[in-house]
Amino acid sequence: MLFHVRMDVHLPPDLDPAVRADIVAREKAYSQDLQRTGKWPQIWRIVGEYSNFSIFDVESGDELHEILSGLPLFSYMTIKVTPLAKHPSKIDD
Ligand SMILES: O=C(O)CC1=CCC(=O)O1
Repeated sequence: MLFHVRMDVHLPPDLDPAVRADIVAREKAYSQDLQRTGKWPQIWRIVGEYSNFSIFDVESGDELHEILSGLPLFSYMTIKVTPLAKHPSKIDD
């Protein structure tokens, strides 16, 4: 199943810089591990925002929830998930 996910990051401005750097580094490693498995095939920065658009390719909403709730930045983000279905006008590759 494919899901479109928007993540908006809201790190507190007064967060200790070392704590911030550690969370961001762990987020990057977590994301890149999932990219290598093919479960997180797309991630794009939204221009001008501390936000991203991502595509996840997972078995279920339950699996996506497990992945998203494991993000080191999870408690600092708002997340909007949109399940995707095949469009009837899409030509076969
Ligand atoms: O910077 C972001 O958009 C948040 C994020 C998600 C995965 C990652 O590496 O950073």
